[in-house]
Amino acid sequence: MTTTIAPSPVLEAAGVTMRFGGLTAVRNVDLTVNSGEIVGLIGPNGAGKTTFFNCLTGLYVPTEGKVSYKGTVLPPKPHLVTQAGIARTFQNIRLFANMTVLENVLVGRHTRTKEGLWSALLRGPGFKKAEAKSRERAMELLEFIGLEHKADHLARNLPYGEQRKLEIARALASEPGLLLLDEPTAGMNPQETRATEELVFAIRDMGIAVLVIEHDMRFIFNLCDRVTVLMQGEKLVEGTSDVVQGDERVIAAYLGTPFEGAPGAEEVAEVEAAAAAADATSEDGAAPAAPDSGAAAEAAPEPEARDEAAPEPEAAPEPEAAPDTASPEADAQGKTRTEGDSR
Ligand SMILES: Nc1ncnc2c1ncn2[C@@H]1O[C@H](COP(=O)(O)OP(=O)(O)OP(=O)(O)O)[C@@H](O)[C@H]1O
Repeated sequence: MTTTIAPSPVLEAAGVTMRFGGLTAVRNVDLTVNSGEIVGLIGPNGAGKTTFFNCLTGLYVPTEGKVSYKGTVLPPKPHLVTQAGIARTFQNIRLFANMTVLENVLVGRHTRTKEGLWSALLRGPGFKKAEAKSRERAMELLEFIGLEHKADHLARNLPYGEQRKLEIARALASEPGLLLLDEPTAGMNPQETRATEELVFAIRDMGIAVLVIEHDMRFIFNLCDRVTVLMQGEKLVEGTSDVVQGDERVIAAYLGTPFEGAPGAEEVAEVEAAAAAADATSEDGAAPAAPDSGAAAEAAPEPEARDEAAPEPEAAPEPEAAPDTASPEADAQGKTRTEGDSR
């Protein structure tokens, strides 16, 4: 069920600048997310996306600019930002590995429980009632992400894709009006990525606006109502997926080739042609010709190690399901995959 409320700004970032010494990581960035919207934030490695997220969530105090949530300027303090209604997930999974799945979600509820220390220590009726309500809501969220049957499992024993989902459930437990997702599909196989896409649509349909950073262009352009592109800390372009995909500056500076051209297809075709040639040669009894090593390396990167709890990929990714193999961001997927350990 899509929300019927007329769109209004949920998040307004105005003139956000973040300097680290002499380096300006984010420069004068404006960004608005309206209710009912899914907005994408893309850009090459080091463009300033995560720094910008950190400014929105109070982890960093922006050097300049202000961030408002539903018309109120936010103090740059993470717990106050969460309390106001913004929740986030991180690029690297940050679950409590030795806590159960349910406990991880319950942790996310603490900003919404009013019971104080004494009430908790004495375990009075008020505390027990609040605790029961929290557990009920946490179980609802686990059901929503399809992990209710694993409520008692330790988080560290979940497969990688489920750990990422659990992070989202924990963020939702704070009952946000805006969810910030930092590379939610990093390290996922194509099936997990598609499931995440459905999950984000379902979250939007619950009335929660979403701002998402992702390197997977197919995911972003399928999902987002609007996309903002950062380059070297500055906003390069903003618009609908169609507008951004077709923007010459984005194509030149970031995508390299038009998205419709299925980035990576050329390299895949080259490898397939080389393999066919090698087959034909070996059928003739000659030694197989070595495929062009550059193209082969690009089209079929060595899979990097996943986190221990991660399952083996069910199937090799289909070439068309991995659109950014030819993009400069392919490395980022591999990089975050190895960073998937629960901490
Ligand atoms: N705490 C920090 N101190 C100093 N420099 C930083 C800090 N955090 C980020 N930077 C620098 O700011 C720039 C932007 O980094 P940021 O991580 O925000 O980029 P990004 O777009 O999120 O990149 P990626 O896609 O690789 O995650 C980079 O040059 C980075 O080295």
